[in-house]
Amino acid sequence: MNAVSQARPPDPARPWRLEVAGLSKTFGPTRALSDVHLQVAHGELHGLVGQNGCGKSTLVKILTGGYSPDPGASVTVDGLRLDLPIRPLQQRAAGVSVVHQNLGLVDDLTVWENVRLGHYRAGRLSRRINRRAEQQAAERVLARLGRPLEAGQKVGSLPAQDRAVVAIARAVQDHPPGSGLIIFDESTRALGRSARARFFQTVRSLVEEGTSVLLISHQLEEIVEVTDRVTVLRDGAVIEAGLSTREVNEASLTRMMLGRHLVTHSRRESHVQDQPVASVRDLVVAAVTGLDLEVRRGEVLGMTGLIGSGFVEVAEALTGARTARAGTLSVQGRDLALDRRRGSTKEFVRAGVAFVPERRLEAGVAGELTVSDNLTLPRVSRRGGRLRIGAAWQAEETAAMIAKLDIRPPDPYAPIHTLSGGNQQKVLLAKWLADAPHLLVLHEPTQAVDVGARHDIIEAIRAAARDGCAVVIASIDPTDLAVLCDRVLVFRDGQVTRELSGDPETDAIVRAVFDDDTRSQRRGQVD
Ligand SMILES: Nc1ncnc2c1ncn2[C@@H]1O[C@H](COP(=O)(O)OP(=O)(O)OP(=O)(O)O)[C@@H](O)[C@H]1O
Repeated sequence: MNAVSQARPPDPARPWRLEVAGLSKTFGPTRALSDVHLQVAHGELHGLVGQNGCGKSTLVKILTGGYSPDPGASVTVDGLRLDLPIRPLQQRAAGVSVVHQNLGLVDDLTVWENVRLGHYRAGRLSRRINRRAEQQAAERVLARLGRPLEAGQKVGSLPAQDRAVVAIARAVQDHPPGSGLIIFDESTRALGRSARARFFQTVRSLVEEGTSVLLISHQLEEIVEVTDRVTVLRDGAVIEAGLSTREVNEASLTRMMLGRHLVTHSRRESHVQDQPVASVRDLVVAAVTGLDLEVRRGEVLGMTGLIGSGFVEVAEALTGARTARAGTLSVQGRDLALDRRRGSTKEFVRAGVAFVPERRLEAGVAGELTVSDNLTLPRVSRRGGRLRIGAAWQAEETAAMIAKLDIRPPDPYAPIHTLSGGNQQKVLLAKWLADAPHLLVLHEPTQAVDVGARHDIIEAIRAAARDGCAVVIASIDPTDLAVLCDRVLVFRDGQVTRELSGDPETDAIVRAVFDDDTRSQRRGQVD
């Protein structure tokens, strides 16, 4: 049933900033959106939440002209009805902009080039771009945001909070202060806590001027904390329209999104056994020099720190995904050199090392293949070769994983590119979780997945540890680390500055990452 809001705009003199009515979208047999209504007020931060595959990205693509909706829809901005499908110029004139996942920045370009990308003005006669004028235009918008960054520096070298400012500057540059609508589509997912707090300070000041924001996020905590109202989608339909955020909490939002209560995680049990499964000696990679570490059977070891501190590179080097300058990994007594050339990751797979990278979609998805083929790929050669496609074991394994991670649609033969981003992530995680490796290394395992899937992934990782797998998790998410890890290594400038053991809690992990005093603390101290 659709909960269609009949509300009037809070200020009767001003129409809704964005009003979507009767919006549906069908892809072949899939009805991705069904009679969606959405109203965002002037100067409002409006959250949009829903399970993976509920239609959020499809809605954004319709609002930005990527898809045409089914007939019968209307989209109005500040009382002006837009033609459908929306054309880019019309979208820009209406003041609608979007910041995509991971901020959509190009690391090799400068701050001003990123801000102005797609907005360059060529001279009328010369057809040349006036670089100085472009740089000044970027500087003006950064100054307006109260964050005058050095416009000539490369975006790749910026800390996370400044990258977020560049993305916001790009989105607001066409809006006179107090106007327009910015859609943030999972934009904050790669930001750590403090960068995220700065990001929302900037967003809030824009909203106070009158700009409107539609915030799409799987982080329900941030939806509850920062938004004014929230709309909930389930299976393509609006379940709750424009609820005041004061009336909700994470648990009630979860129930609305999933249509069920989520059982909270049981207390973590440790399954650490005595035998080391993997040990690393003298690892030299990125800023890390001469690192030794050991992961035991059944142990879940977390690695965290600020971006650039080295923990990600260590996780990648452990799996052969990144070439280290030196180092040896020993897995169940088998030695692997970590300073090899790239491209020989097969040897790591044969030794029982599995890696689930952060950029799973770029790194691991075979778009034209089905869900079942993608999911069972690592085991096909071991279990009988490609000719045995469709074998019973594949059907069984796929069905079990679809049920375990609630992959939607639950169709083993759907080409994987037709699944939503979050559901593709689930398939790629399932592919390695089903492989029972000796050493399983995961980078940001719950990124981009909904609250229900996060729960299932955490349970699946715990089950792997219970079965004796040694697990390494590289993450900037202290909550995930606290829920999962027996031990957490905190990196700073290439050094392990803290080792938290026992039952490391979220706050202790946050303090260890951000507390500058840790510089002086020696490795081996337990919080
Ligand atoms: N190009 C397409 N062809 C076929 N089906 C599609 C296509 N794009 C999306 N779908 C289907 O439409 C539904 C909505 O997908 P959408 O990507 O909008 O979900 P989402 O809410 O953004 O999910 P996520 O949180 O995982 O990104 C899903 O069932 C998906 O499989």
